[in-house]
Amino acid sequence: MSLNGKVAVVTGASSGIGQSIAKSLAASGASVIVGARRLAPLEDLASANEKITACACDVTDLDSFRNLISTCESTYGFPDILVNCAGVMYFTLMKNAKVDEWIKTVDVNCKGVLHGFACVTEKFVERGSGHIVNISSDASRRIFPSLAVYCASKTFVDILAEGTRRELVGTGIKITNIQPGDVKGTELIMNNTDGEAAEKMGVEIGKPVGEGFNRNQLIDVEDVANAVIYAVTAPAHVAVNEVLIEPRDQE
Ligand SMILES: NC(=O)C1=CN([C@@H]2O[C@H](COP(=O)(O)OP(=O)(O)OC[C@H]3O[C@@H](n4cnc5c(N)ncnc54)[C@H](OP(=O)(O)O)[C@@H]3O)[C@@H](O)[C@H]2O)C=CC1
Ligand SMILES: CC(=O)[C@H](N)C(=O)O
Repeated sequence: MSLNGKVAVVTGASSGIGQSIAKSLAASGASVIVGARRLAPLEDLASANEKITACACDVTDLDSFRNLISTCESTYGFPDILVNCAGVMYFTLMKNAKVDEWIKTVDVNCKGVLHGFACVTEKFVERGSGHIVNISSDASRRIFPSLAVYCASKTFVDILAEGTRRELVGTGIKITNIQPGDVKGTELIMNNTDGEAAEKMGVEIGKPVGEGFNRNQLIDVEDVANAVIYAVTAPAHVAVNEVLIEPRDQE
């Protein structure tokens, strides 16, 4: 199914998975607004693709998220699809009390997603259609040491999505949680600071996911983008509520 005529907003599109999702949505025919704090990579993405427009956005700030949605509305129309992809992940040992990193995790991964729900749900209900896609993680389903706060944040997203989905049954709205395992080459762990936690997990700080990472196998950003396309192009009567997508050889 083509997404011609559809409008999408993707947060966290200045790198990694979000960038790939934005490209795939545009390649499938959607007009796409991409948001993140760093404007330069968003503008690079937009200048290489006529169906993509950049807009700076900090998802932890509700007014900034509202501005992202109103920029979308004035450029292409109110979104049909919102992809909440912005996220942070810090390996931290609880005993090392990296409170700033815990708070950032909650702010971006939980509050940021709530802001997304706040900006689109009422309009989606009025209109009788709309699709929210959250990039959660397999960390909501398998709990990793050194990642207690991150796992909790992604569990929050899963429960929020399922609770909202059930509340909205019959309104025409779809909510999908994509739960990726390790995805190669993204910037997710570049800014980690708890060397002890990273060492325990076999992760080298300052490297993209997959480099300096003792995992057997990883999936690609395009694999996650394909899962998003699968969910948003499903027939109207089909809801893809959850997609757990991991490397084949992950235990
Ligand atoms: N890589 C992996 O193995 C996996 C990743 N995920 C999830 O995928 C999502 C994307 O991560 P990934 O692509 O790997 O990592 P990246 O670090 O490459 O991407 C994270 C994105 O989030 C954006 N972001 C961070 N904070 C904010 C903020 N306050 N406001 C707006 N945007 C923000 C960043 O942009 P900027 O800094 O410009 O604001 C960036 O575009 C995350 O939610 C992550 O939890 C899930 C499972 C596995
Ligand atoms: C906990 C993980 O390593 C997971 N792949 C993620 O990055 O979310």
